Amino acid sequence: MTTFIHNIKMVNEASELVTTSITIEEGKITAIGGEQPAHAQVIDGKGNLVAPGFVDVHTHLREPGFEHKETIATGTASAAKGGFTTICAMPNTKPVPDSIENMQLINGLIQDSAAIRVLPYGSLTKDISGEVRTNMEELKAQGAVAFSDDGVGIQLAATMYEQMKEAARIDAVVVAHCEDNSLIYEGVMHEGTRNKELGLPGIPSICESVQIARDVLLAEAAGARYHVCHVSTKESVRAVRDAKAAGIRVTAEVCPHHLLLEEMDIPSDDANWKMNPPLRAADDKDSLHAALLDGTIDCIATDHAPHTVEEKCCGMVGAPFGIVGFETAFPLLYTSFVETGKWTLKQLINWMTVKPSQIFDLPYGTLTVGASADLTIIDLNKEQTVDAEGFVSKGRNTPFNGWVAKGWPVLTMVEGKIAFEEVQ
Ligand SMILES: NC(=O)N[C@@H](CC(=O)O)C(=O)O
Ligand SMILES: [Zn+2]
Repeated sequence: MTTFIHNIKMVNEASELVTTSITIEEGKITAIGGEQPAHAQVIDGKGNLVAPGFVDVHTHLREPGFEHKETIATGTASAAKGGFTTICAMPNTKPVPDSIENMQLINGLIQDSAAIRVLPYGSLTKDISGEVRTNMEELKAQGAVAFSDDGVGIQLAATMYEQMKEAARIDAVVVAHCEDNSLIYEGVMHEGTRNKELGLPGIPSICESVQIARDVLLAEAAGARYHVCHVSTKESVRAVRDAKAAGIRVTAEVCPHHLLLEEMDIPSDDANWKMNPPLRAADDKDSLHAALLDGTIDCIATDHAPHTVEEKCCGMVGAPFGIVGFETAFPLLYTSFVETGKWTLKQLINWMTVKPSQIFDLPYGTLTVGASADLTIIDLNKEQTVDAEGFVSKGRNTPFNGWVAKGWPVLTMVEGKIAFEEVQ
């Protein structure tokens, strides 16, 4: 089958919008700017933006094990609605993808119900308990995109070092949630000003940064490729920046909420504002912006982390960490930072497509002839209020409810097949 999308605008290197067309055959882009082929299914892009489908390297789909929070079907439908076409699923499921059997089980579930491309992580340790190392070579052979114990930090340097050496040998990326358990102090939000006003226990910045500092030195010694999850503090940024300057193979991601919000924005003891790492201070947020712009931070990842309304009902203490992210990521970032002239549209798109793809050697995230037809069409003029009740995700846990934003995806395609289309 041939599909022809016309009357759409692509962003060029100078971040200008250029009207063009895209021809798709057998799931691949076969022409950009060509004539309409005979017998094509024709899609009118209505003058909207077309971008490569977004790539999210940090997501939680909850299935298997926590289907009351999200399933692969609802999570990927939510991602498609947000313009994502490839997502990497973190291993904090039940069971954990820590064996050939568990990896196969998860691959089967993905095959059965995913609306978009899902690339599962393998875990670094058995049951992400930080104790027994997994056989990463075996898991890689089963399709593990990279390795992480996301949700918890690897407490022992020796465990991390051994897995980094092995990752270097098999050319895999080690992806780290950095959190030193001896420095958490049962905190629920940033240890700063707002937690004291609300009378809530704080999580100090060093809890994250000291483990990043440790890990970049381990990565150097091991010769490993090392990617840092959800960087949130200025000290973490400095550790990554210094490591890059020293030639260490480190990359890093930042989440939309850490770019958009800070501790003082937290209105009350409301668990929809509880995530790990927490919203930090204003100068931390500023350093994350500077780090994205100077390349210290490589990409944006949502850390989509759905939980139930019941789990998030009753204040921060006792509630699980995490907020949903797929359906609001692009519009919020576009409205807050592109419309205001802080970033170019090209920068934002690159941080959500080609940059994350490069870190994991994924052949996605570009609109070029020969590439998989993974794309999203976005109405940059459409203005809409974020309404958690209307999310496709099972999760309602967002601090952005009621925000007004522009730039909503209206159609998402994976390998030339429509995965999401806005009903008119
Ligand atoms: N980010 C979160 O606050 N929560 C994530 C775990 C994680 O990404 O660390 C989750 O799985 O709920
Ligand atoms: Zn994490």
